[in-house]
Amino acid sequence: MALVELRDVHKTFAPTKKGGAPIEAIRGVDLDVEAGEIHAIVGYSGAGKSTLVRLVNALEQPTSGSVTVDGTRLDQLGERDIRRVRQGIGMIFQQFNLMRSRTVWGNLEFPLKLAGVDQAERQRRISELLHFVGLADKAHAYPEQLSGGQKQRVGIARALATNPSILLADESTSALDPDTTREVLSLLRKVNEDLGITIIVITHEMDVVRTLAHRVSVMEHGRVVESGDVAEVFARPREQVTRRFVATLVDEVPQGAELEALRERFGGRLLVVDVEGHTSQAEVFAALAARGVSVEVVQGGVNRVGSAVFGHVTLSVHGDDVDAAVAQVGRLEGVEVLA
Ligand SMILES: Nc1ncnc2c1ncn2[C@@H]1O[C@H](COP(=O)(O)OP(=O)(O)OP(=O)(O)O)[C@@H](O)[C@H]1O
Repeated sequence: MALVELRDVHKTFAPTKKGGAPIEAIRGVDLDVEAGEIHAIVGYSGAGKSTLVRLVNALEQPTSGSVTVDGTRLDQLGERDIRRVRQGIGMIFQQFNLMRSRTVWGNLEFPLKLAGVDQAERQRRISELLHFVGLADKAHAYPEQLSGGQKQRVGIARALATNPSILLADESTSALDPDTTREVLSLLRKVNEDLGITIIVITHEMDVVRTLAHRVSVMEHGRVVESGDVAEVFARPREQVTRRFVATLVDEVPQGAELEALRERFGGRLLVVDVEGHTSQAEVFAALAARGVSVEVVQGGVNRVGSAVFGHVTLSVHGDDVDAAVAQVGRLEGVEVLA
């Protein structure tokens, strides 16, 4: 059984306006998050990502369906048991949600006091957490004296205070610049690898998915429309919404006006070659070279997820034998003739 398991989950909110329609935020979601993985949930605003995460830590109860975390059905628990389950789930937020009137130490001490941890153990645990997130010298600083990246590291330390087995990260890097984002992502990877904590990360940034996650689920209109290994989903997105997200990393195959513009600018014949396709690129280029045609890369891009490479490049091909060359390589798998 997966660590987090959702089965046919629906969540409908009462209308926000008098006489308005009920809001179906989640419409029949099945989701498995395995122990030890980093699972990204991607979707546009309003897709239902935050509601999904609030169901996982029992801040919301499903209208129907089951939510199981570590073998416990959350939708059947009483208030006291829910509090116990929540202690096993850490959460970090886009706006950090630190207490401004308390020092870093005080922010970390708060959840430990709530959990009834005695003072000596609190001291030990807070020092350990500060070292883990690289903020041992900031124990007595107040949040406003910290940079965004440091605040998020405090947020992560606080989420880890009670030794959770799951960390939920809701747009945890959206308020950060690219360098700080990299720093926070590398800390999250350390949380996963060194502590074995399962991480569910909500994001709309595909670069976060690419560099951090093992698996990804894409949400649209309250449903999970596509789910799988990050490399798989990036290389062969099935749904339109997934293609749009992946296209934020690698240009989409040109079509319509963009294709026309390429034709006008470069002339010749246009081919698109799938970089991770079954045909090796070498075979395509060798065949084109053997026909004596000239080849120019005019659009596209290549990206990497772990050891997998994905993307595509558009080639403009010129020369006397161009039609025969294009006909020959156009038959190869992973090659599409555009013009
Ligand atoms: N407590 C609530 N009461 C009524 N409607 C709600 C409530 N919470 C969420 N919704 C609605 O449910 C839908 C899904 O919202 P949700 O916040 O889960 O989406 P999201 O994908 O996280 O979006 P964002 O990226 O903007 O946070 C939206 O239409 C939202 O307005």
